Amino acid sequence: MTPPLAVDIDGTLSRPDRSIDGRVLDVLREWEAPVVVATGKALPYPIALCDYAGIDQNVVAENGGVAYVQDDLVFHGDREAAQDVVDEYRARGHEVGWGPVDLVNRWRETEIAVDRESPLGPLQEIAEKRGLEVVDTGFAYHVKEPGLSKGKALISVADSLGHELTDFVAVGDSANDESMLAEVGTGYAVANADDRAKAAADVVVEAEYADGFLAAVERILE
Ligand SMILES: O=C(O)COP(=O)(O)O
Ligand SMILES: [Mg+2]
Repeated sequence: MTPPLAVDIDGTLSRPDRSIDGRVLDVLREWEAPVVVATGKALPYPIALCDYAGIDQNVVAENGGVAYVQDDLVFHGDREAAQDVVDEYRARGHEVGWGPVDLVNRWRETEIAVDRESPLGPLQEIAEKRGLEVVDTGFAYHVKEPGLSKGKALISVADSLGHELTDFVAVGDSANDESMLAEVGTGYAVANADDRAKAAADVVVEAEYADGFLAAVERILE
């Protein structure tokens, strides 16, 4: 039987230039079990992805800070503490990046993402002082509460879908996928994954990015 699937977006469903590889959309649409899109992105991004892919909107967003499943929207934290970190970072003369409108953070409710062009050291120092952490996804530095993770948020999403976390397979590429890769039944890391994701995964496939996702799917369905 096809297992339920939790899947990361950036680095996993994308090509190296961050565009979604169109081949993955039909794979998700034809998946014969629940699919949960689990991402560091703010909620509108995975919601739109599910909508355009034609799949149920089962979503973990903001690295576990927000979850949406079956018309139930749950916040596992708030943005205030991350905002304080970023305000201090700015006061010290550093930039969050993303330009004046900042669509990356505009709809973020439980954490804040900082452009990787900005210095990591002071961001980490301020976050730690205030009891938060910084996770590097390879696409952004995320300032978040240490207790929040994709894996933890997936527990209640899985429950709403009538499953245990261990029923799931998951595919991901970076440190923000560590928790879900470790805690699902079988975790798959794509070849471009960072060391933390690879160490947490049960299987590291040879192919990269969306090719890696499709290779994992072949393994899962064989
Ligand atoms: O937004 C990011 O930094 C990473 O997003 P992802 O979790 O979908 O890879
Ligand atoms: Mg990713």
